[in-house]
Formats: sequence, structure tokens, C-alpha cells
Amino acid sequence: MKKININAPSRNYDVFIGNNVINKYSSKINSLAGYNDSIIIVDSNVYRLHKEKIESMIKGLKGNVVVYKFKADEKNKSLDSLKKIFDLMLRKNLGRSSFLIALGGGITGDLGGFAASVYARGIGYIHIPTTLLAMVDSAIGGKTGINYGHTKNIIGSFYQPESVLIDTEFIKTLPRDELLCGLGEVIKYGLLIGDDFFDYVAKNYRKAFDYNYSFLNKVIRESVSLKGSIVEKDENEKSGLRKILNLGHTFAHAIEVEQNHKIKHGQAVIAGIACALHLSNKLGMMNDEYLEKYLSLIIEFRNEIKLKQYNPETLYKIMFRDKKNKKGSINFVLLEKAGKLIIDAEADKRDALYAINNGLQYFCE
Ligand SMILES: NC(=O)c1ccc[n+]([C@@H]2O[C@H](COP(=O)([O-])OP(=O)(O)OC[C@H]3O[C@@H](n4cnc5c(N)ncnc54)[C@H](O)[C@@H]3O)[C@@H](O)[C@H]2O)c1
Ligand SMILES: O=C(O)C(=O)C[C@@H](O)[C@H](O)[C@H](O)COP(=O)(O)O
Ligand SMILES: [Zn+2]
Repeated sequence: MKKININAPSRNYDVFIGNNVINKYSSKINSLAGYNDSIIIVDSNVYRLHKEKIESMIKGLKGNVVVYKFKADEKNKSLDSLKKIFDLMLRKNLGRSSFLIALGGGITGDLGGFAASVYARGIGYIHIPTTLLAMVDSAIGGKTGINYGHTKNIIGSFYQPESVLIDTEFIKTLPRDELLCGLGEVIKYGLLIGDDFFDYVAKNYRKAFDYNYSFLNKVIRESVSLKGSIVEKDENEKSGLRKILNLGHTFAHAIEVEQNHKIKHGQAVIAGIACALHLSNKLGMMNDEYLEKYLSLIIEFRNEIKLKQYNPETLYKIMFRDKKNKKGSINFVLLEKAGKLIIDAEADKRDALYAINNGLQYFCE
């Protein structure tokens, strides 16, 4: 079992990583000072696949335990789901001394975390991520939120959990495309950390599809450590450092919306990174050699990420809704090479369309 501490300005908390952590650490959940009743926001798919494990965890909890099961998709990362959660919490008389457990992938974590951040002006919550993507990324760092008005994560909060329990046993039931989604964010970390880690991922990523725990544990630990260290320095994305975690996402979020969520977040991140690489090269920030090197990994996924015909003008328009934008222009995260990031980069429309068309060429039927 590995413990990584995150000392964010608003909260100091631990991330526990290991096989069967939730059952071994159910006492950790109980020991959260002062909390009595709880609500578990759980992905119905995960509940079905891990019923015995989850019910044994629930048995260990004190007080009343309310369970809210839902179908975790982007359409349900919504105000409507929040209303259902709040109605249930009120019906069960859950007050500020109750806490919330978000058990599922990134959709469950973002929705549950946001509910916890505003219910009774904020109650404690614990993340139990069950996808690789949520383990390496979404359960860490306290970005919570929902989609609204065809815009990803536009309503949300920065609200850190009390702790994160990464039980790697959940990975065993993940299908290949969900492992791929997790790898999308891991490739992002490769480009953030530097060429050594990028090269390690490029050489070994196939091991994820074989459920190789030596590889999976390494990428989870590296990703959590890096993200944690960024969140400690710039929790609310104010100084700018945290923006690097958004590499590829200006494009990715637009792709998800334009494709009506037929493409998953992690897959869109891979396609979005391809666009960001092309834009970095077009603007003279990245040389051809690095472009080719990084793209050669991205291109390996060309048969597993399929976009329907897209409209570049629509994608460009959607990118104007990105939260990082300033003064009416799109602010991209670009890079010179792995580990050397450029934030708040601007590009004219012609170059942005060039990046969209060149980045997405690999993924079109
Ligand atoms: N808050 C953040 O910092 C952050 C970071 C990255 C992504 N996100 C958000 O996270 C979401 C994507 O998360 P995701 O990729 O985990 O998607 P997800 O939550 O939709 O889960 C993906 C699919 O995997 C299934 N699943 C979950 N756990 C499983 C398991 N153990 N075995 C089998 N199936 C399982 C789910 O039922 C679902 O169908 C997006 O909405 C994205 O915007 C947030
Ligand atoms: O934690 C962050 O900061 C990130 O940007 C991580 C991203 O992988 C994640 O998809 C996040 O939800 C995007 O944030 P947003 O602010 O662009 O909605
Ligand atoms: Zn992401």
C-alpha cells in the first residue's frame, strides 16, 4: 500500500493506493471525525460488477447509509442529477455532519464532489475512483462539476476531498476502451513530466491492456504525485501553473461536445493532444523532430478512436467557451517539448483550424 499526501492550501489529505484498499481502509472512512450518516453516489455499472465488495464496505460504515445509484454518462453529469441527489439527501435528513462517498469513474467523482461542495454549504467527501482515468487524474485535486448548456464542466467548484482511496482491484473489470481513456491522461502526464516518463509510457503502455500491475501502479503513483504537487502550488488555477493539466483539453472538450459525447473524455484528450502538438509546431514552438516523436505514440491509437465527420468551424466556435480564455481569445496550453509547457498561448483562426484538421486526420473514418 502506498500513501501520497497532498497538502493543498484549503485541505491536507492523503491518497491511499493499493489492492483492496477500500475494505482494508473502511476504518479510515469511519474515523473521519464527527461524521455520522453518509450518502454514496455510485455508478450503477460499478455497483453491479463489484456488489460484494461495495456491500462489505457499506457494512463497515457507521450511521445511516443512503445509496444513490445512477447511469454514469456525460448526459447525467447534469443539474437534473444534482437535483435528484439533493432531493434524496433532504428526504433522508442528511445535514452538515453527514458525508458523501463518490464511488465510480470521473463522471461520478465530478458530480458527487460538486454535490458535496454545495449541499449544506459543503460537507466532507471521499473519492473512491474505479476507472484508470479517475485514479490517475479526476479523483485528485478537487475540480468538481457538471456539464451545462452544451459546455463541459462549466458549473463547478474547487473542493478538495477528505481523502482518496484508490483500490486498484477495480481495474480488473475495466474494458479495453476505458483503459485507453486512462492512458490518454497518462500520456498527458508524460508530456508534462518530461521525456523520461514519456518514453517509459511509450514503451510500456501495452501492459495496461494486459492488466499488468507493475505498470499500472507506477503510472498511478507518478500521475498522482505530479498532479498533487501542482495542486499544492496552484489549487484554484490562479497563478497559471495548474493550467498545464489542461494540455489538449481546449480541443478535447470541444470534440466531446461537437461529437455529442459519442467519444469519451480520455479518447478526446488523445485527439486533443494531437491538435495541441500540431499547433505548437505550426507556431514555431516545437520542432519537427519532437512533433514526430510525440505523434508516433498518439498515432498508435488511430484505430481505437473514431470520430464521426466533424465540423471544424463548430469546433472552433465551441473552443471560445473554454474556461481558460481571456479577453475574448482562446488561450491554449502548448509545448516546446515534454516538460516545457507554454500557457496562455494565442493563435489566429487559420492556425487553430490547421491544428484541428491536422490533429484529427488520424481519427477520421
Ligand atoms: N475533475 C477532474 O480533475 C477530471 C479529470 C479528468 C476527467 N474528468 C472528467 O471525468 C469524466 C471521465 O471519467 P471516466 O473516464 O472515469 O468516465 P466514467 O465515469 O464515465 O466511466 C467510464 C465508464 O466505465 C464504467 N466503469 C467505471 N468503473 C468501472 C470498473 N471498475 N469496471 C468496469 N467499468 C467501469 C462506467 O460505468 C462508465 O461506463 C469526464 O466527465 C471528464 O470531464 C475530470
Ligand atoms: O485537474 C485539472 O486541473 C485538469 O485540468 C484535469 C483535466 O484532465 C480534467 O479533464 C479537468 O476536468 C478539466 O478541467 P476544466 O477546468 O477544463 O473543466
Ligand atoms: Zn481530462
